[in-house]
Parts: sequence; structure tokens; C-alpha cells
Amino acid sequence: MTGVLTALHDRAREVLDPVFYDYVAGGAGGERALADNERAFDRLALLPRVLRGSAVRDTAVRLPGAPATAPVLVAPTAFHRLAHPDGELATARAAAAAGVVLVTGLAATTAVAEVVRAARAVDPDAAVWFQLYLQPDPEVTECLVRRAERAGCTALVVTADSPVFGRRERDLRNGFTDLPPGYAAENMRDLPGGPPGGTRPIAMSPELSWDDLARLRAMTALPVLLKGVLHPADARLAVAGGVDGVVVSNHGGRQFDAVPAAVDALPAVVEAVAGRVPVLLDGGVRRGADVAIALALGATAVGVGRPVLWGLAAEGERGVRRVLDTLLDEYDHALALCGARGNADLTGDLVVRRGAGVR
Ligand SMILES: Cc1cc2nc3c(=O)[nH]c(=O)nc-3n(C[C@H](O)[C@H](O)[C@H](O)COP(=O)(O)O)c2cc1C
Ligand SMILES: CC(C)CC(=O)C(=O)O
Repeated sequence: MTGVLTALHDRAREVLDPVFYDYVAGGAGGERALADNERAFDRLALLPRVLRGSAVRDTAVRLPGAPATAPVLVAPTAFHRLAHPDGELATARAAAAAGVVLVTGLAATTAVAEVVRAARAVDPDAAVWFQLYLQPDPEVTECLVRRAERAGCTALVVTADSPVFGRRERDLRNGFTDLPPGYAAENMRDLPGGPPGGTRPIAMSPELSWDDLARLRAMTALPVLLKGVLHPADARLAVAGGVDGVVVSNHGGRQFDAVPAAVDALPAVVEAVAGRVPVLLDGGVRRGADVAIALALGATAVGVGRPVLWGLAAEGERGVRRVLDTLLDEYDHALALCGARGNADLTGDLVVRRGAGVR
């Protein structure tokens, strides 16, 4: 991690309840996928071009529901109020100020309408996307979609890598199974079949299928991105199913520790998608150079999960802002050092395997 991110992480570890720290930091099983997400970036290197740079670099990307934005997004993560009392509101303000898309989660401790309002108070054009787990009861899913639409979200992100919940050994050891009293997943309040005024639990279902994605696709005019794709065949099915983007992700190594690192799965998905929709990536992005590597391998943008929570826990809105600004600034610097005038100059030939020589 960059110096700033490491300092924020260290501070977050000091101030957070150790049980919540473990929930954020940890992963599934033996945490092999978690560790590999960062290590896979360490195994890659960039091969700069010389004498072709520019004093001003074009870093803007176009994404569904977010015209001209930075190539870094805030990935959806649960329970921000456990990291800081200002919770998702602080994250939303920081993301909007940094010009970054915020993907607010179904498991947010602040209702999506309030999150969007906080972002738009900083920047009326701020893009907020809504992440959801398709609920086995289609009526509940539809209600969540309408809520996101009414709130002003500009895209939906469907997380598909969680047919069941991952086995997170730290959480099992610590007995962390749910939000502590006084906190709730506010988007799950007042839903069909749930207690009036109360919240329904977020359901995960191994029986969800491509038909459920098709039903969602037909339910809304918002762009839909599918998150948690690793297999290129699934990327093809997603595109055929009418998605507007694919997010290559192993859920930060939190679901299944037998899977590869996100960045190692990226090239095959990029090839399968063949430019038909944007491909995004999250998992292990800790430096601006990681952003550059992902874009050179064909990603349009990357998401950042844990570092945002470290910033939030350490310094609230200011901490999130520091994380995002640091990554964006480092990314721009990496472009300069690669002899790139903008994202478009980051081509696949610039990425080589460390220690493998250059051909
Ligand atoms: C504490 C925490 C909570 C998360 N909650 C969600 C969630 O509710 N929905 C989701 O799709 N992904 C969730 N994720 C996964 C992130 O969206 C993202 O895939 C992952 O954090 C990226 O890896 P990184 O943390 O290495 O940047 C969560 C991740 C963390 C660390
Ligand atoms: C509440 C959970 C569904 C959040 C999640 O996806 C995670 O902890 O990785």
C-alpha cells in the first residue's frame, strides 16, 4: 500500500473494535484469495514508453450512469457506521468531492436516498450506483430497485458471487455474525414480508439463475452491471443477457479462497467481452500503479474496498478523501512515468510479468 494508505490503515486498526477490524480486513477460508489479490499486482510490472508524454493527462472515463468520471470507484462495502459515526454520508461526500462514483451497498447502515442526497449536496452531478443482492422474493428485489431509482441512483450493480455466505474464519472465531444493536441495514427496512418499521435480513440464495438477472433487466431502465464475474463464459452470458458492464471481482477474497486473484482473471474476461461493455475490476488495488496495470489490461475503471473503510475509520470524510485523492494523484503520476497522455495510451504491451524478462 502507499504510505498514506498504510498510515490510515494503521490508525484504523488502532481505533476500530478489533472484531469489526477483523470483519473488514479478513477473508474467506485460509485467506489465500485475499492475499493473492494484492500479490498478483506485485507480480506485474509496467514497461514505460519514453518521449511521448503530456503535461496534462486525460484520466476521465465514461461509464454507464456516470459520464466523465475518474477511473477509480468506491466499491460497495457494508456497515460504514461501524467504521465512523458519519458512516455512508461521509463516504458519499468524499467520493462526490473527489469526482469518484460511489457504489452504495444494500448492506449500508444509511438509506440509499440519504446517501444520494449527501453526495448531490457536494456535487449535483455526483454519480451514485446501488449494489444489490437479488433477493429470492422478486417482490422484495423490485421494491429495492424502485427505492434506488427514486433515490436518484444512476446504475445498479448486482453482486453474483455470493450464492451462499463465505466462511470467514476470523468472524467465526470472533462471533461476528450480524450488526450490533442500534445499527441496521437501512435499505432492508419496510419491505414486503418484513416487519412493519423493521428490517428484513439480506438473503443469499444458491438458486438464483440467469433468469433472475433477466427479470431484473426487464424491471428497470437503469444500467445494470454484474459484479463478481471471474469465468470468461459468464462474462459472455452477462453481455448476452443485456448487462451494461461486468465487474471482475472475487469479493475481496471474502467469499471463496480457492479462486484466483481478480487481476489474474481480468485478461480472459476482457477478451470474452471484446469491448461490447466496460469491464471493471476490484480487489487488491492499493496504488496508482495498480490502477494503471488494470487499465492497461483492459479494465475501464477499478473499485477500491478496504482502503476506503480504513480512511473512514481513521479520519471520517477527510480520510476517505485522502485515500481517493492519493490513488488518483498516484495514477496520474504513473501515467506520466509511462509516457501516457491519458488512459488510452495504457495498452496491453505495457504490462509484463516481474522476473520473467521482456520480449
Ligand atoms: C467490509 C467489506 C464489506 C463488503 N460488503 C460488500 C457488499 O455488501 N456487497 C458487495 O458486493 N461487495 C462487498 N464487499 C466487496 C467489495 O465490494 C470489493 O469487491 C472488495 O472489497 C474489493 O477488494 P479490496 O477490499 O481489496 O479493494 C465488501 C468488502 C469489504 C471489505
Ligand atoms: C452484509 C454482507 C452481505 C456484506 C458483504 O458482502 C461482505 O461482508 O463481504
